Amino acid sequence: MRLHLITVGEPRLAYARLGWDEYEKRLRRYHKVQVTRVGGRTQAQESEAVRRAAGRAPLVLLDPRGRQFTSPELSAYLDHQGVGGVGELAFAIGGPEGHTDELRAGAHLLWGLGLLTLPHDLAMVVVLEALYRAATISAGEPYHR
Ligand SMILES: C[S@@+](CC[C@H](N)C(=O)[O-])C[C@H]1O[C@@H](n2cnc3c(N)ncnc32)[C@H](O)[C@@H]1O
Repeated sequence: MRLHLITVGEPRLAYARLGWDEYEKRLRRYHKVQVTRVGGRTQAQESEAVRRAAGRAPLVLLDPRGRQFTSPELSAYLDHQGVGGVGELAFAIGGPEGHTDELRAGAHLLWGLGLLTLPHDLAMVVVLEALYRAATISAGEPYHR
């Protein structure tokens, strides 16, 4: 499956860069991964850049108010999208103000990692690890306990 990871900005802190690189490398064993960093001076510009980067791929927006998944549920969701769906998904992590209401209204899914607001850097690492964990579940491998 093709997973397009779109982030507003880059991981800035050292731990987040290390975490991103590690889980991106692991995730590439299971999926075709594309990474796009976008920017903008305003929330509206950031969301427009996310929309353009996603193109025609169904867009999953990371949003604290979104649907929460267990890891097996996330694995099943990705399997469904990969096998029964279009075979690609775009995931977008927003900037300091999050995504605009307009972008949220047009999204395929809002995905919440929990009710806490995470810093942008940490959210990036959690998303990648969650996608990697889901991939190992789908593959029947023992990483997930
Ligand atoms: C600092 S947060 C922005 C918070 C913003 N006030 C909002 O409500 O979206 C930066 C980005 O990290 C991601 N993020 C942070 N916490 C999250 C959570 N609990 N679930 C999903 N995504 C989260 C979102 O993509 C968000 O746009």
